[in-house]
Amino acid sequence: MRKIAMLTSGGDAPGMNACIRAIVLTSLRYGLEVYGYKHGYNGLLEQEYLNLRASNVTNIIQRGGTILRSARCLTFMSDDAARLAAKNLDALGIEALLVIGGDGSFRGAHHLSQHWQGQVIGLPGTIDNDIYGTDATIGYYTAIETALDSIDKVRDTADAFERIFLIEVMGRNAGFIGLNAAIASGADQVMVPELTRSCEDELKNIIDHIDAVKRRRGNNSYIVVITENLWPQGVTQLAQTLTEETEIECRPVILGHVQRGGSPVSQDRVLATKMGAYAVEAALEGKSGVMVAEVNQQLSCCPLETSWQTQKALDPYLVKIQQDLFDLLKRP
Ligand SMILES: Nc1ncnc2c1ncn2[C@@H]1O[C@H](COP(=O)(O)OP(=O)(O)OP(=O)(O)O)[C@@H](O)[C@H]1O
Ligand SMILES: O=P(O)(O)OC[C@H]1O[C@](O)(CO)[C@@H](O)[C@@H]1O
Repeated sequence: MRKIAMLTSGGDAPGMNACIRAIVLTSLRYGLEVYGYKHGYNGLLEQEYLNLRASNVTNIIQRGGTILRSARCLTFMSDDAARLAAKNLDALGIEALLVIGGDGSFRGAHHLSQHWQGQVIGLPGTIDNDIYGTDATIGYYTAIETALDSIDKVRDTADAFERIFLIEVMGRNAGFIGLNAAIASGADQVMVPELTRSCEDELKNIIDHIDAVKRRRGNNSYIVVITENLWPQGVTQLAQTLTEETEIECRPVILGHVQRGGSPVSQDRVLATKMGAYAVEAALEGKSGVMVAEVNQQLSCCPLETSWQTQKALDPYLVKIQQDLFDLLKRP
């Protein structure tokens, strides 16, 4: 192998730059030429790439975002687009493409592999952590820290006014950030898709819980962490309903894209560095159609399809203790 390339796709995640750096430095160590396509799959279609050298990745390990930029490229879904990408990759002489992104980006890599003879390898990079087969994804730990920092701050004003706060975190349709940020912040309630069967039941549960907690400790702040896309009418409407039902002022806070930014925490930098180096070595061994994963601190490769065919479960013990803690809060 002489030439290897990479791209970052889907939502950016803190640690993507650390991963790019590891891929570049490992590739150079093995004597490979290394390229970075820009703007996700758009770069493959438009031949927008950089020949990366060590100087391109100096001083980026601590930076959020991605120096290659990211994008959602809807046109890449078509066979024509994948054929064009294959033609462009061949024209540049690329033998392996490393895709850093979420499960959607891996579907894109799989789609490309139906039309391209080169090797494709995925590296899980998304704050949502919704990728089956790996304990954590690059960016996830930083997103929890960022959410936690905000929730702690909201708690101060919530305490001062004895208000209910509904804090919406990201996760698309997965509750990893929600549950972990709720546990770490000592939130009073958490609403995540995996544990919510019916919104009506959930609303009743929260109101009962707020009443029980109020009887036990009097007026106090009450923090609910909720995953985005969960409440059909949105958190602003839910906050209004809670204000009416409990007669306690409830305010919504949507943390939003702030969770995607910031300097990666050490766990994300280390994970990204390990995965980046491992992906290059996997490519040199001829692997293709796989995702790099880390389970119990052991790196390995699993089929790309694994990442989207099975739903990743929340840690059941974390779910249990969160529920036990809620029940304890209600007791006299
Ligand atoms: N079925 C598919 N076929 C071809 N390309 C796809 C497919 N699904 C997704 N992609 C490509 O991958 C890109 C990123 O996918 P998506 O928007 O789902 O984000 P993601 O990689 O899952 O990351 P995140 O969930 O963190 O935002 C899409 O914009 C598209 O370019
Ligand atoms: O930047 P966009 O396209 O609004 O994406 C938001 C989505 O991306 C994610 O942050 C993942 O990166 C999801 O949690 C969220 O739903």
